[in-house]
Amino acid sequence: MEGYSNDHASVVGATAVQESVVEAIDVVRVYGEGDTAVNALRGVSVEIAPGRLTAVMGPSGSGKSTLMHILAGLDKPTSGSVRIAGTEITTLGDNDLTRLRRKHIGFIFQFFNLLPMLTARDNVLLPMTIAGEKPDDAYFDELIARVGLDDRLSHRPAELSGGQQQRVAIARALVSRPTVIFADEPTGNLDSRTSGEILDLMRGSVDEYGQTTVMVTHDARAAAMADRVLFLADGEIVKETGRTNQREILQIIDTLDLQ
Ligand SMILES: Nc1ncnc2c1ncn2[C@@H]1O[C@H](COP(=O)(O)OP(=O)(O)OP(=O)(O)O)[C@@H](O)[C@H]1O
Repeated sequence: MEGYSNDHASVVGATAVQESVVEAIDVVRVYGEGDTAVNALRGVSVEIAPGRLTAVMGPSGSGKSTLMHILAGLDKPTSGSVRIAGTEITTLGDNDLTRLRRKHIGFIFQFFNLLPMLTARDNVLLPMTIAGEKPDDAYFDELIARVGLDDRLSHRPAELSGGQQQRVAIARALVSRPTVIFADEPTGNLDSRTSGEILDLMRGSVDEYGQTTVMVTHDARAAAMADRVLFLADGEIVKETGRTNQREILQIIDTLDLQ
């Protein structure tokens, strides 16, 4: 991805400083009101640096999906600030937010979320079709080869395995070269071997394209492939580590009682 790092670097004196591509400051999200109010996020601050794979872990109900939806501009915080590629999104109107998401954000979901009536090719191209753009042919071909879909492009999702459907979803997320991809339990619906292949693909897109990726996961094996792991509990980040192994991740989960 040529020029990628330059897009996100500012030069201070002679030193290039990598800016975060997504930044949340003191984000609070309360669902509902009064006695039934749920404090899903209680003041989360986090910066996502470019070109890295960040995993978000935590028990069910700890706020992982809420945080991801807010960082991706799919939901607004009750208070706090969120910037995507330098733009404060909490004050944007719906149209501007949609445009910003289209330009900067890619998504990968647990249940793939492909359109059943479209072929694999058309599903991959959908973000570009919606934006009225065409991908570079060479990049499209390379991407399809990379995700191993060369001989499946004319198939519809129902004719593909779960792993193949997730490959389509990965290519769809990568095709527009978004600033950041958010993946919500990308291996949650796949068997162990297929999960490994999908994780390798995601890791590869970070290493080879510099694709900034944030992944919510319950899977310590997935988190062990990340450059950084954030642990959420009860709406707060309670711990973070750099790249580490599965054993240490499981130990943190055990020690902090994050099952
Ligand atoms: N739309 C909503 N209305 C009310 N409460 C909600 C809503 N969405 C989430 N919550 C609550 O907010 C808290 C955080 O939910 P969230 O879905 O972010 O957790 P999570 O860590 O992603 O959980 P899981 O791993 O089970 O997906 C939970 O207590 C949940 O019940």
